[in-house]
Amino acid sequence: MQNSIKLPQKLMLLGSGELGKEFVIAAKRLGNYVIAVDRYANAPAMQVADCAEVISMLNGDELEAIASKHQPNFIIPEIEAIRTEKLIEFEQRGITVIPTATATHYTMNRDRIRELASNNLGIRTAKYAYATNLEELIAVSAKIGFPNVVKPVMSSSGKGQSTVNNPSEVEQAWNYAIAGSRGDSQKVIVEEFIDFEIEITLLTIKQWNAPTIYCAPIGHRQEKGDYQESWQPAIINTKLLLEAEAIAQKVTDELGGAGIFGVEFFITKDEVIFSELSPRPHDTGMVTLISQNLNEFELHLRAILGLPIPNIEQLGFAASAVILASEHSKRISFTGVAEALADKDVDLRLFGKPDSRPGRRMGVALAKADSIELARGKATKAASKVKIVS
Ligand SMILES: Nc1ncnc2c1ncn2[C@@H]1O[C@H](COP(=O)(O)OP(=O)(O)OP(=O)(O)O)[C@@H](O)[C@H]1O
Ligand SMILES: NCC(=O)N[C@@H]1O[C@H](COP(=O)([O-])[O-])[C@@H](O)[C@H]1O
Ligand SMILES: [Mg+2]
Repeated sequence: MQNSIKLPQKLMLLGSGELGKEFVIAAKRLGNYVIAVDRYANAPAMQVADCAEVISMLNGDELEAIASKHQPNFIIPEIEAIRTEKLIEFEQRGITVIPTATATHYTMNRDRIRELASNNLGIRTAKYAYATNLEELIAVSAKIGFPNVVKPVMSSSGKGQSTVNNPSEVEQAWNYAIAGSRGDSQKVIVEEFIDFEIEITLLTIKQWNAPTIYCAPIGHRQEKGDYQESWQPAIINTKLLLEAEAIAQKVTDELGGAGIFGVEFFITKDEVIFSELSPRPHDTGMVTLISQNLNEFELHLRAILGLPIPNIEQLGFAASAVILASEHSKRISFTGVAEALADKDVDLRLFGKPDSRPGRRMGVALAKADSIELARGKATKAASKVKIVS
């Protein structure tokens, strides 16, 4: 990567949800040209990009067609489910894939990144095993013990994930995982249930020509495997934080390239347990839209383009809380926005998703306050004021 890049660059974003939308806003602020791609029309990032393409990103030929048409300098994955073999080909042809084509291949499925961290790098993770049919799952669950957590190897935002308390629940977990699996995979991972004190995302910025840097840790609370609220800074013991940073550096060095990574850890009383990582901005990192001088999307962009990041300033206690849909609808409007914004130091992002389904994330409330508790309370209150109506 050259030291002084010329702008604008042509960026192709594969996945155009809420995270992509904020990334495009950051990219457009510096005048770049962005092609936003997703499986459906009018996705959030498409609404702010220069142009859009609707394709199946798991289909290599469709990826080839849009890459040939637009000739991007950078391909920037925003979701996991992409035909990563094709990205390797693009990289060989001189397009920069972020963070690298191999990294997207490793993180597309939970098993590859888990093997890399646990087997190749010797990093502490939850005990785990895999199964490709119900009989295998019954057998390996007994070895891992109960409670445990069953997840499709290919899914995100908790889709297909369940906690299994005893052997009688294994079959239901298998069916749920297969139904929630993305792509054509029939493989699940079963993990020892970790009774953590707090879980964190450590936003880790890997740069082309400068050392790896970190944001203050982000604490979060999840329900059914999906994020509900996040806050920054998360208060954890300095020794454990340094350990988490060292693990994040080790894994991201192994993956290579440049960009932001959301590295997820479970923190127990005296241990740091690596969970997984996103080679891109993280949903829990949306709190940085209010909590930092440079948010995670601006940091991703700067790292990708090799632009300097002289300082990351944490602006004090801040939180985010999600706004979820409860119904299927194709006509989305929001009420309660004025009420939500009436509080000081509160902001909202309404993503502009064209339709809803139960549990789909449609927006997020952001807040700053004098303590984490107050910031969490404020963000949650603001989120609860916003109602999705058809
Ligand atoms: N082994 C475990 N022990 C305890 N809790 C777990 C375990 N695995 C997952 N969880 C809980 O479920 C959440 C989601 O799990 P995970 O991050 O693996 O799923 P995901 O679908 O990749 O989510 P995302 O895409 O939002 O990061 C975790 O943040 C944690 O709260
Ligand atoms: N945990 C990963 C994550 O938060 N990804 C974000 O959600 C979008 C998909 O949302 P959708 O399922 O509502 O289309 C993705 O495009 C990305 O922005
Ligand atoms: Mg996760």
